[in-house]
Amino acid sequence: MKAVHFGAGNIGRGFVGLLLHEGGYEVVFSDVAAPLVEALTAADSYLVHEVGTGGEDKTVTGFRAVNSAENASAVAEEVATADVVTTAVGPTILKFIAPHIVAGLRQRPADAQKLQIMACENAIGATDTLRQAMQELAGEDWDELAAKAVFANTAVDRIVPGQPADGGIDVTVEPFYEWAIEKGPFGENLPNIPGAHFVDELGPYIERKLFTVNTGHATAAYLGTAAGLEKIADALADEHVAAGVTAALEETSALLVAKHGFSPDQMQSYRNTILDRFRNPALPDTVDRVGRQPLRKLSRHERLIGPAAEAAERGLPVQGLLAAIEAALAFDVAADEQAVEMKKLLGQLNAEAFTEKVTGLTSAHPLFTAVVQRVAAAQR
Ligand SMILES: NC(=O)c1ccc[n+]([C@@H]2O[C@H](COP(=O)([O-])OP(=O)(O)OC[C@H]3O[C@@H](n4cnc5c(N)ncnc54)[C@H](O)[C@@H]3O)[C@@H](O)[C@H]2O)c1
Ligand SMILES: O=P(O)(O)OC[C@@H](O)[C@@H](O)[C@H](O)[C@H](O)CO
Repeated sequence: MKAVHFGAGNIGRGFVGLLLHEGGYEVVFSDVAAPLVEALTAADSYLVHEVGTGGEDKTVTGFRAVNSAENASAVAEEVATADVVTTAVGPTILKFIAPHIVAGLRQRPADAQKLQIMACENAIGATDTLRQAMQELAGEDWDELAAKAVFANTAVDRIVPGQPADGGIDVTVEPFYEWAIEKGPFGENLPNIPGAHFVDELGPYIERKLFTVNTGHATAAYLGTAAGLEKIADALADEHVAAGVTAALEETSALLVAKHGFSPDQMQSYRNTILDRFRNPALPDTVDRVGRQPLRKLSRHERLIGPAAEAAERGLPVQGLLAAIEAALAFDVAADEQAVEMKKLLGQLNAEAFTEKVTGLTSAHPLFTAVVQRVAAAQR
């Protein structure tokens, strides 16, 4: 069994690659970072080092690596003969992965087992986004290509911090993980990933994950940055930041209870586990990584505006989420291209225009005015 995995970064090596390896797949990593591809090619194994309570070291073997920027034809050949394709590149990069999978499907015999495609990104419907990009690219032969593949959305959860520049290909991760995959598209032929669980309906899982783990994480990062803190664990130790995270998460939990029928007790226990994960002192995670790409994080269906908009539509409280949004608007990190772009837009656009452009909210939406006020405050 062979899996082609696009994106050999933190979560690619520290989670998806590991679980595919444990499921018995040979993993072919595909990445555009030449030194990373070379290091993976030169190695027989790497270590996933789980830090914190219950953590173990796991060894990954049986992998290869291909540079998709330099050798697109080799990537297409690997895809043509793979059982599974996964991605962990970031939601905005999926459009650059689409050509490789389309080229691979074109070479794949029509009677081969269907290629099982799963995007493992922090976004709702990431596999649908990838599929859409593939369809737009394929044009007329799309139906023929689509018949050779199955597409399943997934929700992945494991905190994998940025790794030290001189750290090689080993990865430090937290012990916790969860990988939920929608079951329906596969029929009887589920991928062999013992560490994943297959669910009938992914919607509640991905929203609970994105609107709790990632909303809480982003809130900690933005309030932590405002407090001058660098590490996520230190941000959680700050009384004001911790209170802000609790406030935002109580609001998203109320929404998830109302929308998906989780019980308040279930959500309380889910939140407690997550806060313990954020506090893991052995995990060297930073506010800069967790707050990265603030324009993506402030977009319409993402972890801040997404739940706040739905809560406002239902008349539920949103003050904690608005405080997180206000802190996100002040995320001023020179090395982060989107933070630089956000600062530029805050200087160029009036508060209404900025809100429409960045958050996708329109003036008729019940959250619009409150967000405009936060934007105006950030512009002062
Ligand atoms: N790190 C985490 O804790 C975590 C957890 C769950 C989900 N995720 C999600 O996983 C995705 C990746 O996050 P990450 O933290 O591993 O980031 P990362 O930057 O460590 O890894 C991304 C990798 O993708 C590669 N890449 C970029 N463009 C590419 C292309 N065109 N083709 C192939 N490879 C390409 C980069 O070189 C890099 O190695 C994101 O969507 C993120 O939200 C991350
Ligand atoms: O990867 P992003 O930028 O969408 O979000 C940053 C972190 O919140 C995220 O990577 C978490 O560590 C991860 O989602 C935990 O499962």
